Amino acid sequence: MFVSNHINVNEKNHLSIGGCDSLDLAKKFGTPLYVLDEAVIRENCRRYVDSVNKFYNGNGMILYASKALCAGGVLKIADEEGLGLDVVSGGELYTAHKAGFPMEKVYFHGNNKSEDELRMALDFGVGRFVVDNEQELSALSRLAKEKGKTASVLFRIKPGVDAHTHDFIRTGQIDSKFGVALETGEALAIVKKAVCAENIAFCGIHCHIGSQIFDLAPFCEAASVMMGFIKEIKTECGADVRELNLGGGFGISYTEADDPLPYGTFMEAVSRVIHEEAEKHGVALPFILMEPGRSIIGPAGVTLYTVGNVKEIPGVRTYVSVDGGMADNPRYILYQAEYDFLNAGAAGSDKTEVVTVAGKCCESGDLLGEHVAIQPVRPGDILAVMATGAYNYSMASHYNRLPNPAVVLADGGSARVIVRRETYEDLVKNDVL
Ligand SMILES: Cc1ncc(COP(=O)(O)O)c(C=O)c1O
Ligand SMILES: N[C@@H](CCCC[NH3+])C(=O)O
Repeated sequence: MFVSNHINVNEKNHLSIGGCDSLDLAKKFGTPLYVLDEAVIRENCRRYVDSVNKFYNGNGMILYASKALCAGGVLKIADEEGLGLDVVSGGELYTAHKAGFPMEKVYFHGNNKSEDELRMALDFGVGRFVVDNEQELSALSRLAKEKGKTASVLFRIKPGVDAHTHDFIRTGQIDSKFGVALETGEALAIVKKAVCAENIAFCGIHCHIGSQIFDLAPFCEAASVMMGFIKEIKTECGADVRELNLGGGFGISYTEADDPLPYGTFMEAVSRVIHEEAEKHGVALPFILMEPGRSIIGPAGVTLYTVGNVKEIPGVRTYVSVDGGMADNPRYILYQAEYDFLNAGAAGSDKTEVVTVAGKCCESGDLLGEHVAIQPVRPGDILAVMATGAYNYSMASHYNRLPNPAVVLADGGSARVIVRRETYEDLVKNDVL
């Protein structure tokens, strides 16, 4: 299993993150506050890198899916740990550029890259374009020619595998906006076109079946389908597929009810499929890429809030309102995502109350959790939401003009800001009066 934020409680019975007392962090940096445990991020990166060494003899690379949390300070850690990077927009690409991320290790994804984004990526010299469709392939070929460059490409394939996860985050099935389908012949057609396209170097294929997946079977099935397609490409186009990117999607534990696969089992099973299928089809083992986001950064994050009003509605429920909500964590309103809640100042005590944690936005659905267990909480207490490292900061909005919280990195008992808290001035700076 991935290293998670085992709930560390210090001698004061306070939640401790990266050796820092969470109440001290809240006091020093204010709330809402995203706190990341640096050691957990590094440990998760290392587990992935080690298993590429173990199961693929080092013939592969792990890309950090920056959509999970894209900030220069986190990208630097990914780079230091030897990972490459998955970016999906000009903004993520620009962040990587500004953080000094090695561009040859950047994979540029996206189902609707604009020509400006493609030009920027060509200028920066990104390692690979993960091309989504024929229109993009033609545009990329033309733009690369204009710049006298060659674009190295992978194609995003819909392997036709149905992953059991929330509908909004399932991507492997034919009815998906991402990629080209295998069963219609669309995937083979685009590879054929790429092999003779100008200023294009065909390198490989990519798939990503969805996110927060707990079953092993769809990952194995996708790996098998992709290896079969590698054989088909060899037969039909005479082209060798040197790279196979299997995407991300490995599920993590948000609450006790989540039961992720043992990590080693997952890596070993997928690698077994790859090796067996390579032998069966008589094709060379491709360079393997995986692009986890949530399973690297998710468990490393905790969000701290200050409790404001507590509203008890007799016979109905108790609303505990905090100073953030859907603007810093839209995952409950989007996916009814569940989390583990703590009173950070009584973290080791029993959870004797059941409450609904509400945000401060003008929206009834602005909740962080309904009917959740927690220690008794009073106004002024610090409430912690666990495992919020992924898809919280990166999906934050300014609804009701709430400034985005700061992000701090905690390690060895000290903490530093890697994203400053927004100010009201930041919120109005682009207004034109
Ligand atoms: C193409 C692609 N790669 C990687 C990821 C990362 O997925 P996860 O954070 O679930 O590991 C995603 C998100 O679902 C994705 O769309
Ligand atoms: N944003 C989603 C996952 C989407 C992953 C990116 N394709 C989540 O919070 O779970």
